Amino acid sequence: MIEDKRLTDTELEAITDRITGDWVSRAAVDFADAVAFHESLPPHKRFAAVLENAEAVLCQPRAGVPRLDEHVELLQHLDEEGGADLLPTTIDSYTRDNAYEKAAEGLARSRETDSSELNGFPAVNHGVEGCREVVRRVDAPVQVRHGTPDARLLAAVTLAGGFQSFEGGPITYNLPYTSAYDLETTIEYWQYVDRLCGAYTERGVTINREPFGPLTGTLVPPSIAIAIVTIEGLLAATQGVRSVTLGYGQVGNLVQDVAAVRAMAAIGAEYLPDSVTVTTVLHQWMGGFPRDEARAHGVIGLAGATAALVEPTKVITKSPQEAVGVPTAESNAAGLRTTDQVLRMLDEQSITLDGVDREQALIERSVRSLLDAVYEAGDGDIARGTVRAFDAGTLDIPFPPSDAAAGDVLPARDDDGRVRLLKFGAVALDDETKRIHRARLDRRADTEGRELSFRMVADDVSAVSDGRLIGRPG
Ligand SMILES: CC[C@H]1O[C@@H](n2cnc3c(N)ncnc32)[C@H](O)[C@@H]1O
Repeated sequence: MIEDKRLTDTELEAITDRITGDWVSRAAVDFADAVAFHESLPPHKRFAAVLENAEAVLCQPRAGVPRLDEHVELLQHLDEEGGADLLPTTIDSYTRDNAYEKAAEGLARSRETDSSELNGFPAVNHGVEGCREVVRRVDAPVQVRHGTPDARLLAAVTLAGGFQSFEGGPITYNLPYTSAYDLETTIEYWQYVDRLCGAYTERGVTINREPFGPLTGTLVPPSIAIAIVTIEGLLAATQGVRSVTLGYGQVGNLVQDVAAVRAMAAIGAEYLPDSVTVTTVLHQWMGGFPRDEARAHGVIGLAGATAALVEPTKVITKSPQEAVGVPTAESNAAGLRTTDQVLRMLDEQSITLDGVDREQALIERSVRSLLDAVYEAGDGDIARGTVRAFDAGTLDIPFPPSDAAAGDVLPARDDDGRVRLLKFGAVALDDETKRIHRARLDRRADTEGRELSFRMVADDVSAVSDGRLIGRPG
């Protein structure tokens, strides 16, 4: 049975030996060589340092194209025209599924046809040297953004390649992305990823880890997202990670979003060891976007305003082409500038919202209740507890593609658009909390003159694409 225990150096080496050989040589990911490359980077390219010394909300887009030169040009455009403070390298879907042969074919086709035949950067195929070339040629810190359940080889290559931040985790890159792995397997895989990050950290190269809080991006209740990213932060800390960015996906109600990021920061500070520097990231709306670009900018603007009010360490921006697919460089840069405009216009204003404290207290109480159930299920071991809590449904997420979660919880927006639970399944929330959710949903049912039902959920799922927040009838 899995346990929350730090891998030994021998285990770390043995796994690195096992996962290298076919696509990446063992020598290519040699530690001493990699640490030397990281140490050659100037301070303004050190991800954790830039993140943790930030004096204003940092903006970071997602971006990745298959060919190396085009990827560098894209990142330079986002830096120069978009004002990105931190840069991504979004990895393609084949690589996320460890389908390196298919990624190689897509990269070859892209080169032959001078086009992008992959939906991201195939870092394993570009190899350590290719990643180092990207890091050398751009002028800001770079993070690996992806959705890879088995991210062991991707981590070995990109970390040796000079990237200094790695997104995801055993729950957040399993449940929303795949039904191929059980949680015990991905926890084991990510113990290697985190131990590798910890091993660089012990050698003076701090690697930042960022659990993927948005999960399915579909009406995820803040307390569930925050409990899950906190668990991933704890698992990472055990393996020696000392820089953790807890992530949360904007739901669109200002009071709940501000309360959620504040709650996430408070819970992170309380549960993660003092040796870990905890930062926060707000993801701009992760659900369906309007196709109309003006409306899409409206969504991005509201997300920018939310970031201005709650001041997370960083905000992950969207583009006005979100509804149509991978954005052009220009569109991606426009999303950054829309965000920056709102951040700067609100920066000098001090605004207080009614009800944030009460919502934050409710979220924190709910997170503690969920985490208590996980610790209890694992007899104090958070890894064991996570597997057992999801098996029992005391921890659960809505609409999971993976059968590692029961999916017995059903969210819906209440009368001012906050995400509540219509169905609780077996989640470890107390009766008072459930009563509050129910009462607020009942008020919406009264307003709309209809019963609480799945219809509301379906209406809410498409509401933002249709130009509003709450899926009102008719
Ligand atoms: C988690 C899903 C998010 O990742 C974004 N995304 C996925 N691949 C890319 C990509 N290659 N470039 C920019 N954004 C991307 C997508 O638009 C969505 O907002």
